Amino acid sequence: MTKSAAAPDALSQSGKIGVLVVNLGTPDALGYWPVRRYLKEFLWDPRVVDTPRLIWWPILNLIILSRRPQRSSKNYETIWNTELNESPLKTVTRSQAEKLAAWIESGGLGARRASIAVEWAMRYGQPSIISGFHKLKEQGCERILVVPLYPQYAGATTESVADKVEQSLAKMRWRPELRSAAPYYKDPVYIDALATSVREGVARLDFTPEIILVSFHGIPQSYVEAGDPYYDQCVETWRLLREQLDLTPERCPLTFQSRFGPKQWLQPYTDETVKALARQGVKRIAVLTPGFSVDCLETISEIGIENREFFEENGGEELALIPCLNDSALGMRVIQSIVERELFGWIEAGA
Ligand SMILES: C=CC1=C(C)c2cc3[nH]c(cc4nc(cc5[nH]c(cc1n2)c(C)c5CCC(=O)O)C(CCC(=O)O)=C4C)c(C)c3C=C
Ligand SMILES: [Fe+2]
Ligand SMILES: [Fe+2]
Repeated sequence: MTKSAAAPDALSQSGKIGVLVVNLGTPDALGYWPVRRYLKEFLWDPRVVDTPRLIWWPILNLIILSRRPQRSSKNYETIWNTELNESPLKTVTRSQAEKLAAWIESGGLGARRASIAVEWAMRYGQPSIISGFHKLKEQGCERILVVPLYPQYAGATTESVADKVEQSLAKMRWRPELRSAAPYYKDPVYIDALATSVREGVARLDFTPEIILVSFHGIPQSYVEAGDPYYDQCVETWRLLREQLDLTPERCPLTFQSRFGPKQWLQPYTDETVKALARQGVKRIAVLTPGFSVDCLETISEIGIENREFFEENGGEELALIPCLNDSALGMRVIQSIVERELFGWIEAGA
């Protein structure tokens, strides 16, 4: 359990606060069945795949879930945290929550003596959102801030967390005062942290990248056409980051990765861009994935291994992955500032 509880104060009379940090989710173990269980829950969510259920059920259960878990499990093997026997997404999300709790406990929220519990959860798999709520309820929380660790809003991520939050509370027949942190795609603290991570990441390399590619997870183009603001928010993050780094779109292109299925996804695609750059004679690139709060399969394996191979096969020499903000001091500053902002009013009221 990750918790932080300071001395009782005026705040505790008006309801202890809980913070629930939420990330996407990841398999509980390697192997066909654990990965299948995870993918089944993930890909059955209509926010993720909106194909009518009658059509999607046989495709998912009879085709995708018969082959993909094996292949994905092999990919997970390459990134697995063998010491803790879990995926890096879990290790780092837990650490983010623990560091947030420690920061609050050591007075990070200023002179205000708040009593705040911190827990973490996954939208798919374990620990579940409902288990996070149970833990917070047991600690006496009556006001809860949910922090989805997605800088850019997407129906498939942010909104899906909101769905699960509602379903979980309905199951518990409980309704604390509830807040959900807003997407932070243009938050100056986030943009600053990204810019610093690029400067530091590039300085650590033993080569100078000709191109700094900014790759976001894609979504189907049709979701954007239906009104999802994800694309615009990615573009805004990219623009603000380039402004800070003084980089042109040519030197710092925007791409979208991880496409899945036959639909058109947001373009340009990362893999095609990486191949094209290599064919045009670009030898050294660095790739940043600012849409991910934590390094995971999609960054370490898809970019760091798969796309690096594409780059080298097409004449490129060096592709370096700039790490996500993760639980670094920069990453924690972003999470802390989100929590501080979103608790406004709740904390002041009792301080
Ligand atoms: C099928 C459609 C998918 C949509 C839409 C989608 C959106 C989306 N996903 C993330 C973040 C992550 N996705 C991750 C893995 C992953 N994503 C999909 C599919 C869609 N994602 C699949 C099938 C997988 C599993 C991996 C595989 O089998 O190849 C992960 C990594 C999880 C991990 O365990 O490391 C993250 C993180 C975002 C931000 C997003 C929309 C904006
Ligand atoms: Fe995904
Ligand atoms: Fe992928």
